[in-house]
Amino acid sequence: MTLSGENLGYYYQKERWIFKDVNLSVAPGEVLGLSGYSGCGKTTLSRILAGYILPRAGRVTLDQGELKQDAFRPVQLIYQHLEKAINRKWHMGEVLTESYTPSQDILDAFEIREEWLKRWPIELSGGQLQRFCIVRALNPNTRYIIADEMTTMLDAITQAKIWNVFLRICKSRRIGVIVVSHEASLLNRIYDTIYKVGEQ
Ligand SMILES: Nc1ncnc2c1ncn2[C@@H]1O[C@H](COP(=O)(O)OP(=O)(O)OP(=O)(O)O)[C@@H](O)[C@H]1O
Repeated sequence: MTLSGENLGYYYQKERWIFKDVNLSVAPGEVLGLSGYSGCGKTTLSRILAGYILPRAGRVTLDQGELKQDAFRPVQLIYQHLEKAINRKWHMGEVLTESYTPSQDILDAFEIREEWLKRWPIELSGGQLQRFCIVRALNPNTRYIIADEMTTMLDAITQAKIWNVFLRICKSRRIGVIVVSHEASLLNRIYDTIYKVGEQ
């Protein structure tokens, strides 16, 4: 079940292309790093690959078929902006179980404490909230996860801990991962393949 982008192109203002002719693919269990200068279009490309926006040119396929966006998204997007990712009117328990009920093992792996489930989002730190977003994305039906600056707001130790657990679970479930990060040290440590946006 390969996730592919074929000849992808996008512009926000008519005919002022941010990128063109992007061809990439990610296999199950593979980690693809997306790098490139600020503003080259990494976030835009991530949103296209996750099916949130349609490309102006080219297409995204999952196992050679159109990327379907039915009730559940097989390509999940985790990003840095927690305020957009989490409903502030829900308790964390509701946020966590929005699409499935995570096992105790996975909660323990990400060190999510029972007492946090009764709290409102505003009562948790950025790092604690991001753990919920990651677990939520690890739905049993998830095939790919796009992590767009997923741990940028965290300190180095927490960042390393979260990536270790996250990648271990993705590898064991053969979830393909696309990582966007401006931190070369993180990218270099984890990617199997790298795609440089704007340099092909
Ligand atoms: N909603 C929008 N409307 C108009 N232009 C936009 C919009 N979103 C992004 N852009 C522009 O598109 C280009 C690509 O933005 P994008 O956020 O995809 O880049 P990026 O590589 O992820 O950047 P960074 O590394 O700084 O986060 C930038 O020049 C940006 O200013």
